[in-house]
This record gives sequence, structure tokens and C-alpha cells, in this order.
Amino acid sequence: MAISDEQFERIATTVITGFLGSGKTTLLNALLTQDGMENTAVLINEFGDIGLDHLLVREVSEDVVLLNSGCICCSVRGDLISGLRDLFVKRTRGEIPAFDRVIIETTGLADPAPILHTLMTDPLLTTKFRLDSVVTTVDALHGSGQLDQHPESVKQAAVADRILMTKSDLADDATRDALSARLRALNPAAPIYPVVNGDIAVSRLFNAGLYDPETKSMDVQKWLRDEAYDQHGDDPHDHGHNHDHSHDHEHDHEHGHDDHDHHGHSHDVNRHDDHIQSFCITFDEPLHWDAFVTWAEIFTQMRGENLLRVKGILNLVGEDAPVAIHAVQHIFHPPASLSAWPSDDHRSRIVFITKDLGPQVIRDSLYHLNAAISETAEQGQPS
Ligand SMILES: Nc1nc2c(ncn2[C@@H]2O[C@H](COP(=O)(O)OP(=O)(O)OP(=O)(O)O)[C@@H](O)[C@H]2O)c(=O)[nH]1
Repeated sequence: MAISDEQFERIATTVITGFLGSGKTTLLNALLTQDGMENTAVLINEFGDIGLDHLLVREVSEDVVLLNSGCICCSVRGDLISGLRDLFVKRTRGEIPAFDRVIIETTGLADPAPILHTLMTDPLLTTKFRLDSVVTTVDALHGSGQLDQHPESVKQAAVADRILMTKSDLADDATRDALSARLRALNPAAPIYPVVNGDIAVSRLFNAGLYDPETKSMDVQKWLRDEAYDQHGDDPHDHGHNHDHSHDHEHDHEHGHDDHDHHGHSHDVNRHDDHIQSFCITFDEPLHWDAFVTWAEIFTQMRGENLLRVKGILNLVGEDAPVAIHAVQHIFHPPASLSAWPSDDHRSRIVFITKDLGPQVIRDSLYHLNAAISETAEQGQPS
């Protein structure tokens, strides 16, 4: 699925998030010593003890700008915009090296949504930078308690493309396994890598976005990973949840525990995280774009805070090729038109990680909106 080089001229951006003290700075320090990281610019909230002369490090403050809605989930970060713009201008003028990647480290208490919204919506940033991956650090020992007590910690795990279980040397097998199962239930598609002192190859963390710079194409299947989620079929009257947990998670954690289900999220674990659900909704019949847009407007306006992360590939009426959609809470990324289907599976598939919002209401509302628009379109046809 070749696409124009323009997409790849945009600078890949990785966001590192994770709870206070979960090892973000340790990770960043370790990453920056690896080969191939020489052209990386870093934006961090505090300088801390990072001191790498050859790198471009710039501090950003907690300057958050509320959009018209006045909602913190929908805010954009003015400092992030000015920080990235400033870096880009200096790069263009040759005042700093031509970095080809940016890493943004958030503060430990940050809700990552405003940062992602900023990268997804600011008109200048979206033409110069592309969100490549969200990497979330979770403390192997304290992560479970933090998920219980801090909603930001749950959001940080839910929006991740990659989860690093940091300080894996400090937790025993049972603790790591329980946390791993819980994280998998929260975010089935993100690979979970156990890490000690930030020691992980950068290649595992980058290139998680829709655009694959190695092949210069869009790798939808790798990005969507809908096979990792529970599937909810297209019959609105059949809400039997298919608990076929044939998930295919990458998982480096090898310590032979027979009592741990390495291939699925256990329902014992789900009970502890009753508010968060992850699922995939599929539609066999093509969708009307108007139906999807109407649905998206209603849900982002009314339930945006409950939509932690949404990704999908849509089969649209009248279109031969699919469209990729992507949202974080209230904000939808501009849809990306693909040139062809990635496989023979031409169903629309949308994966959701939600809070207090189940698949049935989402599925039914989109199904009925689509049916209503189909009916209207058919009635408008000359007989
Ligand atoms: N034993 C062990 N300690 C670690 C590991 N990773 C980080 N630490 C320690 O954990 C502490 C917190 O690590 P940081 O990297 O500062 O965590 P952070 O997420 O950047 O912290 P904040 O910026 O305060 O949110 C430090 O004392 C690290 O040395 C690890 O894998 N194993």
C-alpha cells in the first residue's frame, strides 16, 4: 500500500508516559545511549538528571490551553506547540541538527490525552510531525496499586502502543503475571515488555503508527491489531460476547507459570477493572460515511471522556478502499484513506478501549444510524 513520501517527511514523534517514578527518565537515558538515537530531539517536563550534550533537550512547562469546550480532556498544550514549532523552525534554519525523531516525556501525573490531542489537531504540528508511538511505563511492583488509585495511570496504559513493565527486577513472578494480565485486559493490543533499568531496544518502541517508514506504506494490520480484542459481530440482536481469547500478544516474559493464561485476559482480572472495557466491533455490511460521522459526533460530544482510545478501518459505501480512523477521547484524527485493503477481510473493524461504556450501545447506535441512512438513500433512488 504505497503512499506519498510526504507522510514520511513528517517527523516521527514518540510520547513516553507513565506514573510518577515508574522509570520514564531511566528509560529515556538508556534509550538515548543507543545507536541510531543521535538525531533525536527530546521534550521533557523537567530536566532532572538528563544531561546529554549531543542531544537537543528542551524543557516544557505545564501550560495547558483549554479549547472552547472548556474541558480538560479536550485541551491542548500551548507549551508543547511552541516547543515543537520552535524546534522545527531552528531545524529549518540550520540552527540545530536536522533531527528526525522527537521524544516527549510527560510528567508522571499527566493525563496523556491533551498531549495526544495537541499532536493530532494543531494545524502546523500535524503537517510537520506525526504521532508514531505512545510508550507507557508501568512499575512492576507498584503498578497494580497505581491502577487502582489513579485514573491517570489507567489512561496512560489504555492509550499505549507499547507497555514497558519497568523495575521487573523488583517484583516476583506472581506480581508481574497479575499486573501483566491486568494490563492486557486494559489494552489487549499493546505488547508488554518487562524491562530492567530501561534496557530495551529502541526498535521495539518505535514505528507503531499507521505509517511504516521501513516499507513507506501504511501497515494497518500491525497498527490496528483487532485480532487481539473480543469480537462483536454485526447482528445487533446477538450480543453474546465472544470470549474466544485467542489473542496474539507479544510477550517477552518467560518464567514458566502454568497457572497464568498467557494468551488472554482473565475475567478474574476484569472484575477488578470493571470500569474499563476493550472490544472490537465489526460490521459485515459497508457503512455510510455520514452514519459514521454522525455517530462519531454524538459519541465524542456526549461520551468523549469514556472513549479512551478508538482505532478502526472502515468499509464505506461507494468506496473500493478502506479508511482508517483514530480517536483519543473527544478528538478524532483526520481520517486516512488507504489505497487498498490490507487483507481479504473487508469488514469494518473498530477497536475500542472505553470507560463505563460497553460495546452494545456503541454497536447498536452505529448499526441503526447506518440502517436509517441506508433506508433514506434507497428511498431516494429512482425505481
Ligand atoms: N531496581 C530498579 N530501579 C529502577 C528501574 N528503573 C528505574 N528505577 C529507579 O526508580 C526510580 C524512579 O525512576 P525514574 O526514571 O526517575 O522515574 P520517572 O518515571 O522518570 O519519575 P518521575 O519523573 O518522578 O515521574 C529511580 O530511582 C530509578 O533509579 C529498574 O528497572 N529497576
